[in-house]
Amino acid sequence: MHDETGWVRSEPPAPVRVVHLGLGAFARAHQLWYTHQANERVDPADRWGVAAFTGRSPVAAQALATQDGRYTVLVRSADGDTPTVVDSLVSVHDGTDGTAWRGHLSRAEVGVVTLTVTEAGYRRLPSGGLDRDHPGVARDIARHARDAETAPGRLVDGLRARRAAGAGPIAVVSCDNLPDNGDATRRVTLELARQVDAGLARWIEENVSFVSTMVDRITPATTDADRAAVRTLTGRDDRSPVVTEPFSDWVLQGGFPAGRPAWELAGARFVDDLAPEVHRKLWLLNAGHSLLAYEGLARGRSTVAEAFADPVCRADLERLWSEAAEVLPVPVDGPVADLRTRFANARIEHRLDQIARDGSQKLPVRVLAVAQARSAAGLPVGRAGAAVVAAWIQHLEATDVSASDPGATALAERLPGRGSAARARLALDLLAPRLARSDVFARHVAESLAVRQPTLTGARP
Ligand SMILES: NC(=O)c1ccc[n+]([C@@H]2O[C@H](COP(=O)([O-])OP(=O)(O)OC[C@H]3O[C@@H](n4cnc5c(N)ncnc54)[C@H](O)[C@@H]3O)[C@@H](O)[C@H]2O)c1
Ligand SMILES: O=P(O)(O)OC[C@@H](O)[C@@H](O)[C@H](O)[C@H](O)CO
Repeated sequence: MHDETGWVRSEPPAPVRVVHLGLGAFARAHQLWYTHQANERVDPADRWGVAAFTGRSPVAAQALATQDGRYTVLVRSADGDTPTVVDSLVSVHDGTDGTAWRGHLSRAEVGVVTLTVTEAGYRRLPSGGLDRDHPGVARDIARHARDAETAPGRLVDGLRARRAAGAGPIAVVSCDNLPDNGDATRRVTLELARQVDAGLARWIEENVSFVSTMVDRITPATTDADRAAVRTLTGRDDRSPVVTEPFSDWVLQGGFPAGRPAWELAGARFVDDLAPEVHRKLWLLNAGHSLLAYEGLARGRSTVAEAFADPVCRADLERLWSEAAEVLPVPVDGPVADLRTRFANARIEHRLDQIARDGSQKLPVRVLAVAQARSAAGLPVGRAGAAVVAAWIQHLEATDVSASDPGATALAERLPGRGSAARARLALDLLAPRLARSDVFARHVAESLAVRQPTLTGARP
């Protein structure tokens, strides 16, 4: 067939057996890419196709629909770009299309639901201080879940349809940067289901496996320059390409009662105890990103690579990694060496303002959890982590975060005019009430803030 667009498939798409919610850049660079790679390595009859639903806006689905769900993953190393057209996405839907959502989940051949809905996607937007102590995520999710538009609300809706259709067991796989993400999803889904129908809750307990994951692949938001690069390299106008790094990792814990793609053929690992992997990734990579975001933006940097090349940010980052390493039960030398290479890749333009979003949701699990682990191990809580909290407070004072971090808006309004100690306490009350009661950690945050005070919106001296 003549293909004017460059997007016509050379063979029929795989049958839909995975449903995905949250059609962002990361899903396209990670889960859909793994499924594509796995499909390439199995008999055609064993391929798994994906039906994906957008989280909030239909735009991503509209763009991908014009390309029959196909798009380019551009793997960008320090040396060059390698394009791959991903075929695993076979249908795309507006997330508000409940009929399509329930329809897919009612099919017995659909065996897996994957989620990438951001940290905030699981949580209620707080009007006051909530307990964000790790692992308190599930409690917040539960408050949020009454709204049918939330991820847990959609899950309950889809699972109710599946139960009614007699379509059998299924696995739900959370792929967001939260510790115990499967367990958190299970608890909140069950809590909401119990409010709806006790029989449904029992059915979920018996039939749904909530898989926890560690997901890793640095994937910035796609830019016009990325689209132009794909056009130059492939000759195709791709409305939905994604640029990502060569490094990729996916570790999963949990059962798949209705089967799964052969993700291990693409490098995914299946383990019995995920916690050390998750902590290593959140406490080194993601905590490092948050540090570079708040410190780097204050120092006039725009991207991870720029902040990483800044000697002040870099020294603080190395201190942060040392604090985390002391409480990680897994080797860190190799992963930290990898991170130095990954963060230095200036061809990946990962914007600090993207990473800085929703710090109120991210810092508890990336930074405060380390201080808590250090305290539990009888170690000093650590000044490097406290400095990240101080840099975040400074960010709230220098930026309008009402859209980028709704969970911090109330805090941001209370900060002006207060001294360092009071601002540190207010921030810790929101982020980690247990640590707020640690005089030492609060004092470290206040001392770091005091050093920053003369340059509220600018660079530190
Ligand atoms: N980008 C990365 O490097 C990376 C790496 C590892 C993990 N992740 C995880 O993936 C998530 C998404 O990252 P991304 O780069 O795809 O971001 P993105 O902005 O491209 O996409 C976010 C997706 O989440 C959906 N979403 C947002 N809020 C939601 C809500 N309240 N309910 C339902 N859906 C909602 C959006 O509609 C969109 O589909 C991150 O928050 C993180 O947890 C990202
Ligand atoms: O995607 P977020 O918003 O959870 O966090 C921003 C980055 O820290 C994150 O996306 C990393 O790039 C990613 O976790 C790497 O695997």
